[in-house]
Amino acid sequence: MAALGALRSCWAPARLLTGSAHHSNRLVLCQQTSIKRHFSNNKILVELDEATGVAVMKMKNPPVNSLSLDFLTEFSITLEKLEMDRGCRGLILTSASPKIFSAGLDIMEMCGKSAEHYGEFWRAVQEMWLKLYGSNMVTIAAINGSSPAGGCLMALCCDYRIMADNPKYAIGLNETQLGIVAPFWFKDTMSNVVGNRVTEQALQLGQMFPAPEALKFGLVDQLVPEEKVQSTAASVMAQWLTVPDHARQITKSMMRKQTTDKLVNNREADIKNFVSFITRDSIQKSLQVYMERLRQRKQ
Ligand SMILES: CCCCCCCC/C=C\C/C=C/C(=O)SCCNC(=O)CCNC(=O)[C@H](O)C(C)(C)COP(=O)(O)OP(=O)(O)OC[C@H]1O[C@@H](n2cnc3c(N)ncnc32)[C@H](O)[C@@H]1OP(=O)(O)O
Repeated sequence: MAALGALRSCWAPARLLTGSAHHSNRLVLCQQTSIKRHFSNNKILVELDEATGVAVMKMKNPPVNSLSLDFLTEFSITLEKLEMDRGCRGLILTSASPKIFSAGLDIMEMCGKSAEHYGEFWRAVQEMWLKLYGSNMVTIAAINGSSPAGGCLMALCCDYRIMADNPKYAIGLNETQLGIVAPFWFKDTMSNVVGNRVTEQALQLGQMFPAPEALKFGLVDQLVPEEKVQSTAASVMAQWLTVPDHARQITKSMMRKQTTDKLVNNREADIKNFVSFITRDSIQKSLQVYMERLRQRKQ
């Protein structure tokens, strides 16, 4: 992946040069009709604006955008497609249904299934993280709702986070509240954003930060009124895209490579570790109790 990234980086200046001439032609056209390509499937809606090179990816997996095996597979395929598309330089990740950005990993995928299934599921979680955290595109999370655990991880993978200014929405890695443990690469991703001390405390407590607290601790970069989340993401993206791709990409890779390499070099061991952890009776029991609590809360 790193080698492919470097190759893309080397090509980026040429791509930028031809891209800008190309884009300015398009821009003229765009004043009459905006050129938007759609790559949607039943879980993910993507709209790529060819004039700006920005794709908006909306997660659509009702009721709570949980990250099931099917969803993660679609997500990684879509991201790969955009990554390979020379017309796409930026990605805005958001939810198709406000109030929930993503409820994190689908707990049902981790309950009462076979060891083989857990292995396949965990590989898909790893793949999503490697692709999103390692993306060469500018990535912005437009967090238009709550975002626990795996949902928070997705947001933390992005280069910039804009959250709806609503204290009812919360974000955080709450794994310990479920009786499970955030893996080292979840921990590293958070620590790279907010630092070791905040991460250590937040992870032990399984803390969910309401939006204003999330801003205070640097878990998100900006809070804006709910109706402005998308437009703010678009204008922040436009600023980031003024930086030449190759320089920004090499810098991003330099900052993140050590973290991604740790998983790349230990993928199989990490899967084995997950399977042996999640198949423990005590862990299965904790997850069942947590799901039951969720259902009761609803009643
Ligand atoms: C020694 C080291 C070993 C290392 C081993 C590593 C192990 C690590 C393993 C895993 C890491 C885990 C990461 C995760 O992401 S776990 C998921 C954590 N997510 C949560 O805790 C979120 C729980 N959900 C909520 O808090 C709320 O549902 C909400 C705020 C997202 C939405 O609230 P609301 O709008 O009120 O909706 P409901 O609560 O009514 O939910 C609707 C419906 O959806 C179900 N549901 C919610 N979340 C999930 C989920 N994550 N997975 C599956 N299903 C979910 C909920 O139960 C309701 O279902 P219904 O009753 O059938 O309608």
